[in-house]
Amino acid sequence: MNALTLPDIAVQASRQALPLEWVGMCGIALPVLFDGQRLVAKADAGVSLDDGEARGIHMSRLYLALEQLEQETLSPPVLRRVLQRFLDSHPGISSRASVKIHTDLLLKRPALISPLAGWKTYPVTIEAHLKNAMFHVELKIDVPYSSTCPCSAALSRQLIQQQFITDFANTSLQHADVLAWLGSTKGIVATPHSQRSIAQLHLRLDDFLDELPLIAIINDAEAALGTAVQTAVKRADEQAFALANGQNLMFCEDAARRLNQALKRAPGINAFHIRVVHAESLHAHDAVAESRWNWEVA
Ligand SMILES: Nc1nc2c(ncn2[C@@H]2O[C@H](COP(=O)(O)OP(=O)(O)OP(=O)(O)O)[C@@H](O)[C@H]2O)c(=O)[nH]1
Repeated sequence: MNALTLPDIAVQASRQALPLEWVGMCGIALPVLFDGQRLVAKADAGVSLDDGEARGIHMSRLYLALEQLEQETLSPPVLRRVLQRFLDSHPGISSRASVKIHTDLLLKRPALISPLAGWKTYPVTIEAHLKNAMFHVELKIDVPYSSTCPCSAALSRQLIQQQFITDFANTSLQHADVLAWLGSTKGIVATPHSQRSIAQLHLRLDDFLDELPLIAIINDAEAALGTAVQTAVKRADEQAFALANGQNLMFCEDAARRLNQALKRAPGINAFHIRVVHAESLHAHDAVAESRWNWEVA
């Protein structure tokens, strides 16, 4: 039997000489390691095709370079090594490399009062770029929280005052009567509307970080908002959550400003673009605010 050489189309000259900004693969299944856990991820990996004469890149070389992410905890130095391997395996035809990893970070969160805890997922994208010797990492993190409308709270308080006037007109106030009234449904004749909301954080990290500060950023964002959605909940936790909402009444503008201040203080962040989305229960549409810091608008 004749030994046949396998045809290699990628090394042929392109009929139409044209460099390409990005060529690669999207949606590669990849188990990654982070925070001692194995996470199910999808990766997009690619390089620029600077040599317009070259027919194609070598996809298998990028694919195989990703194997490193199976074995080592996700970190900027590991991502940099992977990208360097992308470029080293495409000598003379590629000068830029990128990888995006989409996963759900799974964190165990304690209840507000009871000794319970439960799991919460945070959708995360880790994106790394290498161009010449310039390397940077960006993170996208979705943080869910609760927001209670401050305007609705004020309007509700007014209705409660009106109810109080109606119920106690021309009567001498007795402490016990007022206390009983406050504990009845009349004492909360109107309630403000709240909504499940989402903070979409897009952050550019400082160069030369050794670790991905994902958990610290989530903790900072949740502390700034004060109303993180809960996991395991007993009545004591629900009451504490009601108090947290009442003490942190928020328009979407308030949420964006709180996050802006918190993330500017957080170490390791070079620039950010925040978008908060309040899935209004008053409206059938969302209330949205955005804030940027050091962020170049394309
Ligand atoms: N460049 C490119 N390759 C593709 C595409 N779709 C599928 N492939 C296949 O990806 C496979 C891997 O490509 P290479 O990495 O060049 O494979 P190879 O030539 O065996 O590997 P090397 O010897 O390292 O070059 C090939 O069989 C290609 O046909 C595409 O759209 N572009």
